[in-house]
Amino acid sequence: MAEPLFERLCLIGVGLIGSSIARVARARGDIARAVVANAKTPATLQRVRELGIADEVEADPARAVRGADGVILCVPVGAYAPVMEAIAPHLAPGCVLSDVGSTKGSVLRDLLPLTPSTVQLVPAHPLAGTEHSGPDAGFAELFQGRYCILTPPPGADPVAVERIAELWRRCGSMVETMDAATHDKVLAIVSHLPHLIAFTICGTADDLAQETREAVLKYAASGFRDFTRIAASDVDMWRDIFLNNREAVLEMLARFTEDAQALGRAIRWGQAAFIEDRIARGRKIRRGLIERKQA
Ligand SMILES: NC(=O)C1=CN([C@@H]2O[C@H](COP(=O)(O)OP(=O)(O)OC[C@H]3O[C@@H](n4cnc5c(N)ncnc54)[C@H](O)[C@@H]3O)[C@@H](O)[C@H]2O)C=CC1
Ligand SMILES: O=C(O)C(=O)Cc1ccc(O)cc1
Repeated sequence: MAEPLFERLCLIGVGLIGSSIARVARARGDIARAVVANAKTPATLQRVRELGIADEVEADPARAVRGADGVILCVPVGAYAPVMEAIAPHLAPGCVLSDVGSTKGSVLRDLLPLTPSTVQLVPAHPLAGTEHSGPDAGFAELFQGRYCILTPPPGADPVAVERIAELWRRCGSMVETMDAATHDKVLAIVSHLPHLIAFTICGTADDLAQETREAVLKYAASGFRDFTRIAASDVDMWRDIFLNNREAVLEMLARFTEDAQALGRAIRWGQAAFIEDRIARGRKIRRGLIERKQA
C-alpha cells in the first residue's frame, strides 16, 4: 500500500461530504494515518463517534487543527469566515488547507486573507452529492467516477496542489483545475440554477389552490418528482451557495428568464417551429450527455 498522503487529516464539518471523505480514508488507509473530525453540534460529534469513521473527535476547531498537515473545510460556504478566524492562528506550518465548497470565488475571498504564509491553500469542489445531509448520509463510493475541480490561487505551491489532486484521485475522482471565476460561472448554470428552479417550482405548486395542489401531489409523475428530489436539499447549504455566487447565479437566471419568456411567447402566438426547435435542442443535449458518459 502507498504511504498515506497525510499524517493527520482534520475535517471541519462531518456531514454528507466530510463523512464520505472520512469513510474513504478509513476504507483505504493510504489517505491519512489519522483522521480528526470536528463538528458544530454535540449530536453530530456523538454520531461520528458511534459510526467509528474518525480516529479522533474534537469539539473545538482550534484544537482540532493543531498538528494537522491537512485540513479540509466541509461546512456550508457561509460558515468559512468565522471558522477560518477560529482556526487560522492554530494551523501548523507546512499544512495544506483545502475545502469542498460549492462556490469558489467566495473561498478565496474568505480564506486567502487569513491564510498564514506557511500554509498552502488549495480549494476543491467534488461534483458529487445527493439531496441528503448529515454524517449518516455519507458513503465511501460517493466520489467514484465523478469530477473534482481544483481552483488553486495564482502562485499556489504545485506540491500542495498535487497532494490534494492525489487525495481526490484516491477517492476515485477525475481531477480538473480551473480558475475560481470560471468555476463559479459553470456551476451557476449546471448546478445552482437547476436547484433554484427546483425550489421555485415546488413553491409554485404549493401556492396553488388546495384542490389543485392535492391533485399535483397525487398525480406527480416523473417530471415534478425529479424536481422534488433536488428541492429536498439542505436549507443552510443552498442559502449560502446562492448568496456566495450571487453574480453568476443572477446572470444565469436573467438569461434563463429571457429564454423561458421567449418560449412562452411562442406558445401564446402558436409558433410551432420555435417550440419544436426548443424541444429538439433539449433532446440533443440529453443525447450528447449520455453519449459522453458511454464514451
Ligand atoms: N451536499 C452536496 O451534494 C454537496 C455539497 N458540497 C459542499 O460541501 C459542503 C458541506 O456540505 P454537506 O456535507 O452536504 O453538508 P451537511 O449539512 O451534510 O454537513 C455540514 C457540516 O457542517 C457543520 N456546520 C454547519 N455550520 C457550521 C458552522 N457554522 N461551523 C462549523 N460547522 C458547521 C455541520 O454540523 C455538519 O457537520 C458545503 O460547502 C457544500 O456546498 C459540495 C459538493 C456536493
Ligand atoms: O443531488 C444532486 O443532484 C446534486 O446536484 C448534488 C450536488 C450539490 C451541490 C454541489 O456543489 C455538487 C453536487
